[in-house]
Amino acid sequence: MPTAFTADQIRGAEHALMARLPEGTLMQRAAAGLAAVCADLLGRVYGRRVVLLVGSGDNGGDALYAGERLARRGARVDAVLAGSRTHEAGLRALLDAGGRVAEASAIGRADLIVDGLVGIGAAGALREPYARLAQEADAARGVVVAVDVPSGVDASTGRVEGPAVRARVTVTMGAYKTGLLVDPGAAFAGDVRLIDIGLGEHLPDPDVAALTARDVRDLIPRPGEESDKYRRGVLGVAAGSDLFTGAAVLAVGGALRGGAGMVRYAGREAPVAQVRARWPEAVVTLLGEPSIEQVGRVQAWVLGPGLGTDDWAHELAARVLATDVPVLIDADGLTLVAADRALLRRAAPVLITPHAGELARLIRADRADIEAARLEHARRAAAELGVTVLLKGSTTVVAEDGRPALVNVTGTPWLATGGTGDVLSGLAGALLAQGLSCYDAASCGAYLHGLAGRLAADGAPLAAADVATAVPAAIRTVTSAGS
Ligand SMILES: NC(=O)C1=CN([C@@H]2O[C@H](COP(=O)(O)OP(=O)(O)OC[C@H]3O[C@@H](n4cnc5c(N)ncnc54)[C@H](O)[C@@H]3O)[C@@H](O)[C@H]2O)[C@@H](O)CC1
Ligand SMILES: [K+]
Repeated sequence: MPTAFTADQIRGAEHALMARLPEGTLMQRAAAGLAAVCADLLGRVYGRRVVLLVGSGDNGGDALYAGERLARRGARVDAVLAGSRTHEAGLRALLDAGGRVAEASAIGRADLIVDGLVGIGAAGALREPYARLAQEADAARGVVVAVDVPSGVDASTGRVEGPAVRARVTVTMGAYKTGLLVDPGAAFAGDVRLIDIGLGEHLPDPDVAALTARDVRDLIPRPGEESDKYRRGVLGVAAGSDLFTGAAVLAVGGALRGGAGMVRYAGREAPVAQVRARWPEAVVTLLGEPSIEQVGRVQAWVLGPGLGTDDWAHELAARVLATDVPVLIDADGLTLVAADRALLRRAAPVLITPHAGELARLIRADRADIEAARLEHARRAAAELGVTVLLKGSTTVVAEDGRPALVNVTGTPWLATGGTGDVLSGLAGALLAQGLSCYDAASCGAYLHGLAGRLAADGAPLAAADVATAVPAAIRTVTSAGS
């Protein structure tokens, strides 16, 4: 499982390792890896123009020593010194190899720009002249390679507070930093290459992790010889309303494709008619009163997609949440619990699947703040509400108190279209009904949903129903992943 660490965790591991090695060893390992990636991107090194953006710390040192290596191979290397100080030995090495100190105007002529402004030692938004240099690198034609993290991206969180370097490739040292996996930072990092500098055994438990196909393969339930439809897990779906019938159809579709042994759908007249017409497989109950007594036994519920937020919906939500089985709450269900948090007081597990706007209402935070710091807010919500949180968006994050946060890397921007969230709620709900914990159902659900989205889109727009249809192909892809 790919793992990532905060700046403090990396620093601690580096200190432990450095104590056992001659001074400068780690920086040379970092520079060698960085120079190799740069050479690779340049194709031919001799005669190419490389500009180093050099800050006052060791991030600049990495850039200078990599520049030295490229200069020795015949590149024309110019260093733009941005800080009040410069890594002295690194600068001397560059100058000895034929590199030069240059003005910022060199950036426009570069084939390759190395961002060594700041790394894990950065605090807050980039100060001048760093901010201006980041913008100039952005506007230039040369390929931008970030050292360790793109400057302007907070290594520990992915937060971006002002101008930041937009890298084609980020060469990161020793281990992934959390900010490289979580948006908005992840979007600035481009393709991330990891250079092994020997930190391995010194690293603590990770700050975040990302599931792989093999992790998902090992987690998803598979029917055995003894299975029947009841034992495979029965999911109840309380979704849809006279205004929003499609949400019910899509949530049931996600649930059926997600492997539930049976799906029991309960709702009002209009969505009931649609679900019956589209999914003869579902067992449908037409609700007059908002009650689930006649629905039958289920192992988990999905509550909320398209449900509405009127008194009827509130009463139905209260009935579902009064059961003793896990409940996944999405969409209108989240609006209902945001207005009446007492609904969340229950002993059985709760998984919520908000996007940033829904989470903002739930934890009384600002939507823009959540977008800028997805991980912190997902963690905060999990701790404050005592639930598992699957925060949807450009990077989907799963947070639960006491467990490492998980980020999902399978998504595609094509999934940003109406109804895909309803499919996800059905899919993750089906995994809950099959006995996965909220944490595993959320992370496997996000992984499979993202992969199904990719398979369905294949480089072109998709409709939410296509995502549900592609879920079995996504499951086949992960179950055939090698060991
Ligand atoms: N410590 C080690 O053993 C290793 C460190 N390495 C490199 O060293 C980096 C960390 O070096 P440092 O700890 O010196 O820190 P950085 O080089 O990341 O940055 C520290 C410097 O940036 C300035 N700064 C901080 N925030 C700023 C802002 N918002 N705007 C402008 N300037 C700002 C500080 O005043 C300080 O001078 C890593 O990211 C990595 O690139 C690698 O060489 C691998 C080995
Ligand atoms: K950097």
